[in-house]
Amino acid sequence: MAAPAVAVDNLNPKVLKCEYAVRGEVVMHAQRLQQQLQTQPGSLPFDEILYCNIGNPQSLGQQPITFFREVLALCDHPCLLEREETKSLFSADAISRATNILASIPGRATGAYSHSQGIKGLRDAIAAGITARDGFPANADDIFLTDGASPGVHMMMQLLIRNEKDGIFCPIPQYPLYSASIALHGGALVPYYLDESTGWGLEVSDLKKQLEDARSKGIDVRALVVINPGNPTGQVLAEENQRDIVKFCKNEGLVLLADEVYQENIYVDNKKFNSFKKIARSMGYNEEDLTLVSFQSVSKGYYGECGKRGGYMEITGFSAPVREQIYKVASVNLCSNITGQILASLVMNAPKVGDASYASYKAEKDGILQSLARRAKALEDAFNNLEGITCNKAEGAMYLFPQIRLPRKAIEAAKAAKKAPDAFYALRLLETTGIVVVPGSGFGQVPGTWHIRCTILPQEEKIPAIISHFKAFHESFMAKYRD
Ligand SMILES: Cc1ncc(COP(=O)(O)O)c(CN[C@@H]2CONC2=O)c1O
Repeated sequence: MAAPAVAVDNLNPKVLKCEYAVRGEVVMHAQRLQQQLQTQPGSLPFDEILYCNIGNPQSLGQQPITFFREVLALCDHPCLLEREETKSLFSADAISRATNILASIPGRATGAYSHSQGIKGLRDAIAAGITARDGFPANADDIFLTDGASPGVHMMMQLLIRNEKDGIFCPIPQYPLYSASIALHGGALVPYYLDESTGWGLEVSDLKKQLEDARSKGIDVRALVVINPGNPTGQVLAEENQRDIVKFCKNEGLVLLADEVYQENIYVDNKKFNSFKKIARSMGYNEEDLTLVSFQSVSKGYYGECGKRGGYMEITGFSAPVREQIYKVASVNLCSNITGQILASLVMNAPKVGDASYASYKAEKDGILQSLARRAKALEDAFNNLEGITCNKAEGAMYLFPQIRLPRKAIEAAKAAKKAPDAFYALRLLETTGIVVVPGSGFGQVPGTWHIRCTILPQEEKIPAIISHFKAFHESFMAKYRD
């Protein structure tokens, strides 16, 4: 038989270079074990796989927000609005919101392609939501609705990266969408290290050093990525840190790519979310001072609607000809899905005091966020009580990123198994307990340190069992490899 026309060695090398650990080797091994549990029950030392690798709340039992789903259902089947019984099944404000949304869609047709930036009426609602959040005006024409934040990130990498000499400043540890997208677009990742000893803060002096180092190697650094609240690190940046970053990007002529998908996930009282748009404007920096792209998603927060694929990027500070190029790239994909667009407008314009659904909406939202905060604290305390593990507080987002000081013998065993030490640890954890975490090497870390990323998402009643199984595994692992 002739050699297959397509083989790994004749694929685009940028694809081969790309990695995405959130669904990498540990998760693929977990899926094989899950298969084994189905075909051979009782053949493993646990009876279920606990996926703590991915920020996918509804896959672990979190319930969607009633008001949001009522509006989506009515928008997807508009004839319901003509039925008398609908008034007894849906809240009055969901009925009026769906009616208004449909009126903003040409022909009330949610099955039609929309404008390539998204339905204007929905972008108006999102701009109003951003304005109300920040206290500074937002413009519907600056908003591009996307199928989740991911496609928006890819679009900006596609726009900015011309060749391997174009660099993108990324935090280390980072969410590997960024390293994967930079690899896919053939650019250079320029790292800036978050400081674990100061709760994952960043020093602008380090940014400056890294920038000069990159430039000395002929790298043209185009943009700086900041993830706030952080994934996998969970920190919420202090306002002063944010001001330093804005000033740095302005002075160095860098596009600021602000990933703010966890803006509703804040668990500590001494921090609050400030968008980079608000920080920049409050410093008196406007469109001519700073080029800023802000990303939002319906996948996180208290709504966790990952599968609906909704989100947006707000682009400011680009010239008109550049905006035309961004629009052109967006138009190649025609438009993002309408359900995600509607959901993005609901997330940015949720029920307000006085609305018929406000009380039930608020109760659902607070219930979810307070439970996430409790789970974060329980897991953080558990990790910090284990030998050789330290774990910074999850101030926000959905993850804990504990550092594990592995004994030399464990590192040698990992080497013999041709695995990174933290991947070796994560695989042994999986095979012993069924718990799936992502090795820190998938996010980047200071060389010589080892971490795992664990979500705070398993339902609250499962957390004590996860903690006890993790503890038992860790103690046996450390006993086995203790120097
Ligand atoms: C910081 C950050 N940005 C963007 C995204 C992309 O989200 P959407 O495309 O769904 O809007 C994620 C998803 N979080 C991944 C997915 O689950 N676990 C993670 O670490 C993320 O954590």
